[in-house]
Amino acid sequence: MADDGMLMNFSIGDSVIKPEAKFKGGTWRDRLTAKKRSAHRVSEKEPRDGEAAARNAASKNPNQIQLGTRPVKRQRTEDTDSFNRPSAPRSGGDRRPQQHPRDPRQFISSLFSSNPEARNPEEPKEERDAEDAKPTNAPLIDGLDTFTNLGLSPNLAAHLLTKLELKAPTAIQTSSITQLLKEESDAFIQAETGSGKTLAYLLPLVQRIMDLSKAKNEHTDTQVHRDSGLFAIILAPTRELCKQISVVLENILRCANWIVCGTVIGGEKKKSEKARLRKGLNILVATPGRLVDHLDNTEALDVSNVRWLVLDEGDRLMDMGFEEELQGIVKKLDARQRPSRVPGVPTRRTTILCSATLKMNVQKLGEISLKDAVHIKADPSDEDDEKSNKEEEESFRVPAQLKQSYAIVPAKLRLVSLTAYLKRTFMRKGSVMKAIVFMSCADVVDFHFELFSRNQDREQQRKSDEEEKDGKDEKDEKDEKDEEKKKLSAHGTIAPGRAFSTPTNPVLLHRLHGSLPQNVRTATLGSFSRSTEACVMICTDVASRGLDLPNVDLVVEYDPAFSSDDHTHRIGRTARVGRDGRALIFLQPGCEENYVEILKRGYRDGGKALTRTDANEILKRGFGGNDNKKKNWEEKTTDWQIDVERWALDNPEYLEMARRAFQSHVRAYATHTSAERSMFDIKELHLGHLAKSFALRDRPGKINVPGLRPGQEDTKKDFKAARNGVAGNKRKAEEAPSATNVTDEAARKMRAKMREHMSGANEFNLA
Ligand SMILES: Nc1ncnc2c1ncn2[C@@H]1O[C@H](COP(=O)(O)OP(=O)(O)OP(=O)(O)O)[C@@H](O)[C@H]1O
Repeated sequence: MADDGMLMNFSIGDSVIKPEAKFKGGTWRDRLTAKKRSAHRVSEKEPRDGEAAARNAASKNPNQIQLGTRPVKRQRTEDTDSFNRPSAPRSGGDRRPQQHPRDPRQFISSLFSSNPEARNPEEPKEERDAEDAKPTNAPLIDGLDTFTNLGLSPNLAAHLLTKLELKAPTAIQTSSITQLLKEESDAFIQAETGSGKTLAYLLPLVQRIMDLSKAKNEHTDTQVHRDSGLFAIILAPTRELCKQISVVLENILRCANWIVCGTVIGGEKKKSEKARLRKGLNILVATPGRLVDHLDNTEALDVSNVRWLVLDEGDRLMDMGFEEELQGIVKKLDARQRPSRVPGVPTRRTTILCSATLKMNVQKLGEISLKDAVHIKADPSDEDDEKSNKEEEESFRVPAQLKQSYAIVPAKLRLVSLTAYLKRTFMRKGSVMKAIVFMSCADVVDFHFELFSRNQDREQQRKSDEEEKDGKDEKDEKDEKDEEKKKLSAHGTIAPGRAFSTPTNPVLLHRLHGSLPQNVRTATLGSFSRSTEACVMICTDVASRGLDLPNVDLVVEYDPAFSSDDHTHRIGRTARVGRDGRALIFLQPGCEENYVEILKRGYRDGGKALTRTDANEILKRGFGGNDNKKKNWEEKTTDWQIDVERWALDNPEYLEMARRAFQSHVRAYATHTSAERSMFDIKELHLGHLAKSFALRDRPGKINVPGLRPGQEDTKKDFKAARNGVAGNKRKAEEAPSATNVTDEAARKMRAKMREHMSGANEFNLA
């Protein structure tokens, strides 16, 4: 895996490739002079840079016919950089990285050479009009159903209309409200992302508890009050989701303020949660871990009256390893249930399981928690569809109006392509307001956040460098920068997205991942939600499920999700409740292309609405343009790439971040679910090319990827091979088995660690 063929893809020193001319005869002085002259002539004729050489070669050989000799490539170092830019600014004394740029271990490879071709040809497209796809998760405004004629009280329906501006139910709400008001059987609610599942279970639940209040007694206006007992528990996998559900619930209960709801989700002192439980609640929103804790240790938590149990985001609850907790909760609720003193309270408990996907783990959760459950779907006709039953169990649906595309992008071009895509996206003000970019793990998010928010204004940098030389204290400058950051975000999670901002359309960058403290995550999400400016959030899967972030127009999966379920949830952050939305996923040529089949499964029509693009297309659009006619898009792209590589080299802090991000990314790559690992085969991953997309010039072997690092002997061989320009092909075959074992072991450990991480004490700290 790791280094295979890498040397073929990197520019290699002249001395390696060009046979040295032999000068015979004369004195040694004559021979030396002749040799020098000859060398001088060659260097004059030759373009100063491998990129330019490659371009020249390409223009002379437009059909790319294989020539007998290898193209002239040179190992480029800082000093031979063809673009002749002034040396990058160095603030604060010698801030060069430990590894000197002239270190032979560093290579500058050409962006546009040796990239693998896409394996699967583009399928011919039928003429279709994606724009006409009717939203499948929108409120049914044209339909006959209103909240009132579904059985909700006029009071509640009026509240929804006037205070919450909800005019009509969505399809899943129509089905579930009807069912859950009428019958007491357990239910499994399955519907697309953004179809309003939260209200689909909250509205009938609140209505049922409101109905208990109809008969007034002599002591109070209403029969139900906070001391009447806990009637419903809603479980969700993360604090963010619990808070979101709780906000929606509080909004509904403003028309029935005698019904009291509360949360126990951790993140505050247990004492305060206990006090809340002691005061009395009628509806409780909780995370499973915290509820188990209170069931075991809080006497005041009386669950004898609980008649509704909701398991929201069922698949995530299982993915996060809550199976045992949920089993325990169900058993305790069964064991502690008693007849209620409140008239009208049902004798049996209704359990409702909610999920956008129906995978094996959700079915298992159903087995644990549901008895004779009714399957509630948005489109009831689906239930009779015998043919698709088997397939559907395995699959998922995406909102029909969501326009999805995939980009086949070779590893080396990933970073530039993402940048170009976002540049293009935010070129015009107002076309896209909010975009979410999903990445594999926290380190990758942090690195890209720094990279995209870095100050690209070289002139400004140069000036500040001069000022520094003039005696400006480095600390002052740092303070200024910090001050600017602080103004935007006290937590360092919000910064200007300079890489894709334009003077007329500044873009605000956010970052979010599970390693950030809870309060920072909440503040960052809040800022992104409220923002009325164009903004991008770079995040891990921590933001993929259930979060209802308003007006997200675009979702980019820069790193494909670790499971197709996650993919569904990620793209479900856009195209919500009938709104338009776009999603783009980056796939590398090779085995990753097979993922397109999974993308297609999300559509009823087999994925006709899917479109395909590639790196060149994206780069032309993002880096093209007419501002400088002398430079074509390839040159501009290369300029940008070299610029970020220099930025990383010049800043040890960022170089370290890039290396860490690279390492973590490779480790994370090995954790794709086993069913999908053939599409994300780490053995096919070209680490040398991948390093380029982290702005690294290091050879991958030197980046110390845990579990992937070659032994000392191998390292030496690599070095020798690199210096002598001998491609490591021979070793490739020998190396493969051991690398595979090491990789598998790394993958196993990583998965174990992630599981532990997810189900451990801090259930929210998803990487
Ligand atoms: N009938 C309705 N009319 C208009 N908006 C609605 C309606 N029902 C729900 N919404 C809004 O739709 C948004 C999405 O709802 P919700 O989060 O419940 O979707 P979901 O199906 O649970 O999505 P996910 O599967 O991603 O969790 C919310 O902002 C909610 O206020």
